[in-house]
Amino acid sequence: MKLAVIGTGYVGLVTGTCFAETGNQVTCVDIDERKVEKLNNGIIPIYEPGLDVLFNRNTAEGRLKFTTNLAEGIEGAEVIFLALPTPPGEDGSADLKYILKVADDLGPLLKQYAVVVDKSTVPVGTAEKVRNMISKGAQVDFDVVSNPEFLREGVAVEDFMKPDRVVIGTQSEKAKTVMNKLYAPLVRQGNPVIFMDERSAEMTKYAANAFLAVKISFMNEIANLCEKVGANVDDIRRGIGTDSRIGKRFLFAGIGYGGSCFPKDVQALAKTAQDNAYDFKILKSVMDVNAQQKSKLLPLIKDHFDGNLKGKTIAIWGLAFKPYTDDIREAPALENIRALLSEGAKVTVYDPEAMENVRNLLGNQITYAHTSYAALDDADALVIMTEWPLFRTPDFNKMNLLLKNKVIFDGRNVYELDQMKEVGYTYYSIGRETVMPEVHQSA
Ligand SMILES: NC(=O)c1ccc[n+]([C@@H]2O[C@H](COP(=O)([O-])OP(=O)(O)OC[C@H]3O[C@@H](n4cnc5c(N)ncnc54)[C@H](O)[C@@H]3O)[C@@H](O)[C@H]2O)c1
Ligand SMILES: O=c1ccn([C@@H]2O[C@H](COP(=O)(O)OP(=O)(O)O[C@H]3O[C@H](CO)[C@@H](O)[C@H](O)[C@H]3O)[C@@H](O)[C@H]2O)c(=O)[nH]1
Repeated sequence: MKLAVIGTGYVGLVTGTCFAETGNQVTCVDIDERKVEKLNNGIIPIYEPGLDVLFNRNTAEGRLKFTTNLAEGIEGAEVIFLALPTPPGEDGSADLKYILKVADDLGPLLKQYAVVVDKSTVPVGTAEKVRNMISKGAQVDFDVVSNPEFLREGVAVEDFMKPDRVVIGTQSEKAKTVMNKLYAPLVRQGNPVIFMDERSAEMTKYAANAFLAVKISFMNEIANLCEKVGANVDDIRRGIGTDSRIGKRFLFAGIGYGGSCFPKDVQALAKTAQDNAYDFKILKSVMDVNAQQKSKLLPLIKDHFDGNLKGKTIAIWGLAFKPYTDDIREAPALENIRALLSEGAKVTVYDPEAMENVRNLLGNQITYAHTSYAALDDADALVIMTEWPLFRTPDFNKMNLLLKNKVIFDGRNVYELDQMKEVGYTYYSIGRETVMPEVHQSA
């Protein structure tokens, strides 16, 4: 099939590349000229494991193309995906200006029947708005379908190629046939394509993200209580996760969720509730808990240094909002770095992928180390913000030679408590006892 994907951000690029991989002819359109130029030169602007292999194959074999020209991009396309940003507006609702602008531009450009697909995360009622906008200029028949995307950054290719499910909101039989044909190669593993009306499909996306955010915030609250009663949140996670009704995933306590989706989508769903005079109490709590959780480590760090961080050097491992991505949108690390700086601390950071993005944001306010160990040189403490695998099994002897004090504040529970006792570190983590080195009495 011939497809167009409008927007080459995370979702657009993965959607375009994966559909090219299943044999479709895909043209991706973006207004960002520099991005399109890079893509045309084989440079992928995001870090996503496995994407390069598919991207290189499909561009080389001519199935994946990029342009800044919308008319050229959609020429002959049977399906047009809108993978455009929906950032939070001032009142927390999803800002639809990018989507509606492209819908407005599309109308007069349609030359034959096409299925226009909302792939972006959009509030209930958006498909209707997009339809109305396109109708103003369109001379041909078209359908608008809601097909929310559930991929996770870092495992996006895997999630897209082997989706747990595909949700398609439409009541048009013609559009259903087109979408079924398109997704057939991806869902042959037995995972379903679930058809529903477009409003329910739009709501499904928000319900999924909000539910996962509830799960994380619930575990963060259990962790906070564990600290007070002397229990271990990781044991609780194992203890409840084995119950198939609860499930093992998304139960990891930490310094809060970040990223480009959970914070904005929970906020947008809360706004939808508010606009419809519904008091969605759980969502408000989830946002409160997450805000509180993100700033959980700072008081511990301050207390450890007797309330004064002036002149102290804090090393930070991990900047991305989670491992396997260079994305720093709403990353807890950023908020913590700013708080440490405002306390007068010096900050040295290391992340395997996200350093360049942080440098563009914070410039020379902080120091960027070339390796994880270099970040520790002469630092007073280590803070872990992202659980990159690289940080899991460090050489503690090497660390001892670099760090001024054997103290770690771990926002992601990367180490076992026994291991920390063995290496003699003061170790603060989330929802577990604080490990203090044993004091050996001389005879
Ligand atoms: N990032 C994720 O993991 C993820 C996963 C599922 C769903 N989503 C949703 O998908 C949507 C897109 O997210 P993203 O992270 O890919 O966004 P993004 O901000 O990374 O990328 C959006 C792209 O759209 C381009 N663009 C803006 N206006 C345009 C126009 N008029 N014509 C052509 N291109 C234009 C931008 O230049 C940019 O390259 C959002 O609604 C998001 O909530 C994101
Ligand atoms: O047990 C857990 C799991 C995740 N997180 C945090 O939650 C955030 C989001 O993680 P994840 O969901 O893996 O990343 P995203 O790439 O933002 O993916 C989410 O948001 C996307 C955009 O809507 C959806 O498509 C995905 O299904 C949904 O998982 C990160 O800060 C994680 O550190 C935890 O704190 N504990």
